[in-house]
Amino acid sequence: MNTLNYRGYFKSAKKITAINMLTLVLAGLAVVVCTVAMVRYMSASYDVLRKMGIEHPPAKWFLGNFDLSVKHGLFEMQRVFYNKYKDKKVYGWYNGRRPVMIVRDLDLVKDICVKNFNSFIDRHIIFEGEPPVHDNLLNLKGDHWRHVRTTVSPTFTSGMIKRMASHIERNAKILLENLEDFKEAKKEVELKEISSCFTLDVIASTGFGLDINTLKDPKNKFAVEARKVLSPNPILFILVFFVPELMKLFSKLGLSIMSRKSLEYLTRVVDQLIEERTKDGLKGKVNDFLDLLMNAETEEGQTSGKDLTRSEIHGQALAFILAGYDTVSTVMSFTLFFLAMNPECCQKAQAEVDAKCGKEFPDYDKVQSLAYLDMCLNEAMRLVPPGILINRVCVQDTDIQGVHFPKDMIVIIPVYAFYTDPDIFPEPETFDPERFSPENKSARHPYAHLPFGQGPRKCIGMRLALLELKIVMAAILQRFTPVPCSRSVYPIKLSKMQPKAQDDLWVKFQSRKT
Ligand code: HEM
Repeated sequence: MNTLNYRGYFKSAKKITAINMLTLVLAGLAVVVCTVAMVRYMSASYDVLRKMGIEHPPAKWFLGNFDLSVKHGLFEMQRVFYNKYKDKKVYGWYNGRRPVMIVRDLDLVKDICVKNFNSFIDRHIIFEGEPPVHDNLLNLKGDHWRHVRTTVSPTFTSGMIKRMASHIERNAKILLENLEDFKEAKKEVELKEISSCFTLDVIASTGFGLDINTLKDPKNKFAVEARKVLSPNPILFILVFFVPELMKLFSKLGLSIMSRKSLEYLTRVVDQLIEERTKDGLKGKVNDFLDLLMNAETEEGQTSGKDLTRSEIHGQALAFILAGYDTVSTVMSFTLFFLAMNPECCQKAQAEVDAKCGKEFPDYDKVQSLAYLDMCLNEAMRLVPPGILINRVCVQDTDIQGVHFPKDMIVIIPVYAFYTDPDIFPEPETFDPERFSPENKSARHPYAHLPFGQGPRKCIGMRLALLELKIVMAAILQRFTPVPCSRSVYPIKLSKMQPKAQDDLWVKFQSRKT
């Protein structure tokens, strides 16, 4: 019995070993095939630019030129290669395995943004996401983008923005109270922090009619969830950057680059507000962004071509947060910091505010004539642009000024390189608002400074952003003088990957004697 068992055991053991061997061989083969396929896939496009005769830094397998972004940082990298390919209209780059054309000729930039817009209608988005992320204006493509942009544009006319001004003024007054407290306590203040809180308060009220005071109550739910949405998962983000095709797999696995819970919370807020306002007969009476979106919502059961679906409304509400938060707070904090470090410019800005507003609060009408403050904002956006670059995707083969742009090519406009080119802006490191005086502006190429982009796809929130910035800056400068403090570091060292100061932006606020 035992002998038989042993025999049977050895027989089946041999069988198992044979099966294991076969499995091992097959697995090995699969690994080899996958590796070869992966290597071929990842290197497939590395000769595209060379074949087109476009010069570019040598690309590494899988990384493309990513290592150079890490080495130089996103700001410096633009300058290095813009200078290296000085005599070219266009040079190249590899985002992972995806080829990119970088345009360094300003006339070409103009044609891409305006004259040939139809060929460059789309923006390249690393993370497209599902609705509502997918449905926001920043991400939308082609005719879908046209439809939503046309429907949402009336929200941003001067008349509509004027109606939102009272929300901004109210929040600026709350900020002044907070600054008064800081001044009393002789506190050193980090400008990005207070600017972020103010901007979030303005988004909550101009966007959704919500009054939050983030400086006093940093843990309020809206602020916490909005900030989470703005901090994508870095690992998933990098994976999708290199292999965009992974996005579909992540969606199937329920993985999201943006916090799903926070997105759900924000869409729930929008739904609840719409429901409450409809029930209370407040539709069209609150003068905020959501109010205007509600007016454009397709009636239930109807499918008008002009209006917005609920998912598109969620998408635009999200765009309002995504596009309006860090941009405005960056400009506000850096402008205040540059003024603190350049007292003669600060005095000039204050003198203008005094002359135009006197002791009255700087409201919508008064800030329209603050020309020097406008110049200061432009100069701060030149030195630290919230949009480091502008990008488009070429949607059909196009030839402009002897340059061929193939379909699907990513096209980058390296705005930071223009802003720091001494041939365009002499002594580019210096903070000098006079560069934006009407005479100096008209002596320059009109596409040399594009803080809000250009053409039909330029920033839809530009007027709202400038109004917000002018009201809050004028209100601060009317009452306080920002001055350097023990923690101020100037000249600023920019963070490598984003428009942030490595040492933060510390100042003190002094009360003005007048
Ligand atoms: C100082 C603040 C701001 C700056 C510097 C800024 C800058 C920009 C830039 C450079 C673009 C890309 C333009 C292009 O591709 O040509 C853009 C697009 C956009 N911005 Fe702003 N922005 C600011 C504030 C805002 C605000 C407050 C909103 C709120 C509504 C907003 C909403 C948008 C949207 C929705 C787009 C996409 C437009 C489209 O693709 O049709 N931005 N912005």
